[in-house]
Amino acid sequence: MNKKIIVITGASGTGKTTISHYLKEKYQIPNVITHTTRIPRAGERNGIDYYFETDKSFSENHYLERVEYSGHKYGSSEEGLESMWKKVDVASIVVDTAGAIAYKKKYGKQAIVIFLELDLPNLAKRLKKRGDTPDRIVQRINSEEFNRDLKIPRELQGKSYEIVNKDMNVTEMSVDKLMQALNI
Ligand SMILES: Nc1nc2c(ncn2[C@@H]2O[C@H](COP(=O)(O)OP(=O)(O)O)[C@@H](O)[C@H]2O)c(=O)[nH]1
Ligand SMILES: Nc1ncnc2c1ncn2[C@@H]1O[C@H](COP(=O)(O)OP(=O)(O)O)[C@@H](O)[C@H]1O
Repeated sequence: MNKKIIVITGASGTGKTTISHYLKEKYQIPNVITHTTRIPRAGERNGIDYYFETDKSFSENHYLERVEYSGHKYGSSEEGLESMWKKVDVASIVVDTAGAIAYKKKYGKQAIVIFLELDLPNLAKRLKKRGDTPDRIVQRINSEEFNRDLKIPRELQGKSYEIVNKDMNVTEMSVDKLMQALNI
């Protein structure tokens, strides 16, 4: 089986979306769009950044895995990935660490997990700079899920590529090295 899914995970603000865009631009690796009940941020578009759902429409889909993160629901469908794999050999997906564990369990070696990390003061600065409202930042930073995802979970230790995303150039070089090693 030559199909692969690059699973990008880490706490909010660590740069998961940024890396998924980098993979798209430099390697033409498309991102599997997931579903959420949270409100779109400025500039986010339905069907591009997420499928934005109501509680009712969210509950009508079938999910490979689904989670609650900082008070909102998120889920990814098996169909989303399977239909992508019909078109390309390598796709990416951005999920929390619970999702990353689920993908690693289901797809084994086909799932390449990138765990991004950064210290809390810098994360808070990035969320602010991104334009997240102060009350949303506080809610996020106080959530159990955010704090859990600051450190790599035991289930992913030794099974992930860990990148400290401080300097973007250094991060891009680490991603390039990984793509080379994977022959992508
Ligand atoms: N398990 C899982 N996590 C998801 C899914 N979609 C998004 N997430 C994660 O949910 C968390 C919150 O996402 P979001 O509200 O966009 O905030 P952000 O991480 O700050 O960009 C992030 O860790 C996302 O990676 C999904 O389908 N499944
Ligand atoms: N290496 C970096 N240096 C500085 N800013 C970064 C870096 N990586 C990402 N950012 C910025 O930090 C913010 C959070 O990144 P984002 O990709 O949205 O994170 P996530 O998807 O993990 O929540 C964005 O405004 C992004 O442009």
